[in-house]
Amino acid sequence: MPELVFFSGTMDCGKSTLALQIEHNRSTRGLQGMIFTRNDRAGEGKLSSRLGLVTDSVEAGEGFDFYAHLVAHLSAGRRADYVICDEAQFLAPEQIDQLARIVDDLELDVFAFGITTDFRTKLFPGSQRLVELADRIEVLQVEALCWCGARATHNARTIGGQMVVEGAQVVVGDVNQPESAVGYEVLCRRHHRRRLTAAAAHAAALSPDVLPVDPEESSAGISVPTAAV
Ligand SMILES: Nc1ncnc2c1ncn2[C@@H]1O[C@H](COP(=O)(O)OP(=O)(O)O)[C@@H](O)[C@H]1O
Ligand SMILES: Cc1cn([C@H]2C[C@H](O)[C@@H](COP(=O)(O)O)O2)c(=O)[nH]c1=O
Repeated sequence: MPELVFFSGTMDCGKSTLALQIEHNRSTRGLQGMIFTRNDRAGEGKLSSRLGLVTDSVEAGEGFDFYAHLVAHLSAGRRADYVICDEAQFLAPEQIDQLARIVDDLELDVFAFGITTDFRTKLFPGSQRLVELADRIEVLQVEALCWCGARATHNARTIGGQMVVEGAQVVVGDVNQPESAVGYEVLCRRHHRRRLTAAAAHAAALSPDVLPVDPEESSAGISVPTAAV
């Protein structure tokens, strides 16, 4: 049975890498995939991974109709055996419905990849609809880590190095970019709630009025005042 599968996780947990691996494994067996993305960091019409791999894709912008695109493609006598869609969090709910229709009516597997929640811990509308409709939700196995060593479950946005909790939901950007105006960092819930990024934790640890250190936190190699965590 064809399936709509939602591969979800934080930023930087290997979603795009997995999308490219699925594409590679299937195409080497002679299958033909249709690859979509929206707002990939590498630019329009690209699906890229931080491991350096990149492939061409169809840019699925606002108003793009996935189902109509597939029907037109197949009606023209061209082939599509499965569908991959990266950065699916950016899609509108009706576009996720179109992906589900591709599974049900065209009987193709659809593999969608995306982050579940935004920098405010709120669901992206596209991810919400995927949670509602997917046959399967897969959380990626290579866990991204918070600076404290715990599993990272949330995405933080920084502006000028400071964590923010207000602003536009969509701002394309990357992790590990301390110099850029807008950056992202993955954190555990505890440190997301306390707005404690790696830089803030280091600054607190170096502060002259440093408080006693929490032994649990310092086991991760970073000294953090107990009052701050
Ligand atoms: N230099 C590197 N060496 C090994 N692995 C790396 C390197 N850079 C990035 N990665 C891996 O790539 C992952 C990010 O992959 P990517 O597919 O771009 O993530 P996502 O699409 O989930 O944001 C990182 O979590 C890490 O495991
Ligand atoms: C948390 C969050 C992220 N984004 C953007 C930043 C990146 O361009 C993508 C995520 O890409 P990745 O391949 O999963 O790293 O989403 C955003 O626009 N708003 C947010 O709140």
